[in-house]
Amino acid sequence: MKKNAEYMLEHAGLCRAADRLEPQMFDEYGVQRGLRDKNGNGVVAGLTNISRIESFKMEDGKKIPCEGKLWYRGYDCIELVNGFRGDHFGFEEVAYLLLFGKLPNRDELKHFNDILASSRTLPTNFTRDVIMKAPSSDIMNSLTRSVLTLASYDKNCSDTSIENVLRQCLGLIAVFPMLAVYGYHAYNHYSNDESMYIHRPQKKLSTAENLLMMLRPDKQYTELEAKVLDTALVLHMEHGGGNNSTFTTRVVTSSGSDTYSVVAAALSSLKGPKHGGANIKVVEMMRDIEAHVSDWTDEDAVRVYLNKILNKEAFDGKGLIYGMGHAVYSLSDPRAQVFKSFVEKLAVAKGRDKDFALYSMIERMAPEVISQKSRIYKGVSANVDFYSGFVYSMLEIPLELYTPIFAIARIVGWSAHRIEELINMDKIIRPAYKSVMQELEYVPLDQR
Ligand SMILES: CC(=O)SCCNC(=O)CCNC(=O)[C@H](O)C(C)(C)COP(=O)(O)OP(=O)(O)OC[C@H]1O[C@@H](n2cnc3c(N)ncnc32)[C@H](O)[C@@H]1OP(=O)(O)O
Ligand SMILES: O=C([O-])CC(=O)C(=O)O
Repeated sequence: MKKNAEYMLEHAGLCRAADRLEPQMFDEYGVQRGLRDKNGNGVVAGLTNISRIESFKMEDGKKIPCEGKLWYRGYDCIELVNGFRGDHFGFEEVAYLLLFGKLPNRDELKHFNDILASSRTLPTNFTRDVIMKAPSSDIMNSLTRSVLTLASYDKNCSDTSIENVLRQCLGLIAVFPMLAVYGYHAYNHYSNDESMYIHRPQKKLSTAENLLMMLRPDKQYTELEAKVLDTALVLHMEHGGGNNSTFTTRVVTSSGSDTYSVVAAALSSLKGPKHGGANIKVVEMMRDIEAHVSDWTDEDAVRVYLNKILNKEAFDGKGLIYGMGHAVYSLSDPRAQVFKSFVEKLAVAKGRDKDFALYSMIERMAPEVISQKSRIYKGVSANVDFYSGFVYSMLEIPLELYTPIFAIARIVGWSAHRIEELINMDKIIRPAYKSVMQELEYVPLDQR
């Protein structure tokens, strides 16, 4: 083992030497790192009718950073959330909107709910044979494995007709909460020595209610908890074609691959800590700050610690303040604003006001600390992942399920983008890499 470790250490050095590209070469060859130009704008890779993000406004011919806005199929996502709040659950209505491009009437919504309810079943023994095998705290990996295994139960797996892809997408949207929650219970049982519960979903319940019901040993939840989770799901459902997991969906779809493989690839992208995996990292980072700063109200002490995080001297050594910053948003992410609007009340009700005060302080302070270290083109603000984990913790949802909850919502956006790609593109996505390689002559093995 030690020999192996030494080998890896030495050969990682070889990788670093062989793969090093001087930073100025990107400028020299006009290559846009991260497919973003010098001002942070993404390279345009496609057209979409599914959603729109606004983070800048034109004023006197100049691009000015503005408060963020997000539309789903023409509707402001804040108006959507306000529209169903108090009346009915929104996840299913917005899923219909994103997939079919229009808001459903009552009959259409009922029919759609019935289709989802009847699709909430897994193949015989799937839970025992797949989900309970080799359980891990990484529920995103467990989900991905389940999705890929479901492919072998689908006789029409590779058919990319829209009718078939729609059937597959609705099936996955319906079973994602079961795959995630059962995956968690299996892990909690085998790794944490806890009891295991496999509660079946109930036909009359919404996605948010089913999720909480299946998660809790006693199946109990309050209306408020289900509504908060439902709002969180709606806010995570869609975010344009360029976010890392949706672009992955587009790229893999463009090669002609099947729905299960595409969704597995999207899940693998989403779990990254710079993307959806940030919601777990935020909570871990906050715990780390709380453990290392004795007085959480001392702004100077918190600032010193944030600087240590940025300098890779604290927390996970990556130099990131999780939950802050965004590739597109400038002054604000509207989803974070919605979360913030109810997080304070929830925190007071749950006796977590001290934690809330620390979150607010970091939200205020982090942009300033980050801008002292990096060149900021457009502003840094709290993103959707900043408060979501805090909200889930107040709903007593375990940390391991935070990113899977993101996936339970985002699979709707992935589905809409897969369908849009299939209908319109029919061209494999294939960007270019400028090669800076030098040609060499082969040297026979015993002459090296
Ligand atoms: C659902 C979502 O995916 S939302 C995003 C969730 N991710 C996080 O919360 C992780 C923390 N945030 C980040 O890593 C980044 O803000 C990202 C990945 C989201 C966006 O990164 P970019 O597109 O590079 O953002 P932007 O161009 O505004 O960044 C400007 C500079 O500030 C730095 N920066 C931005 N946010 C942060 C941050 N939270 N912590 C430290 N540095 C940051 C960037 O690394 C970049 O520095 P560089 O030019 O030396 O590479
Ligand atoms: O758009 C992005 O790059 C990331 C994001 O906020 C999301 O996917 O919700």
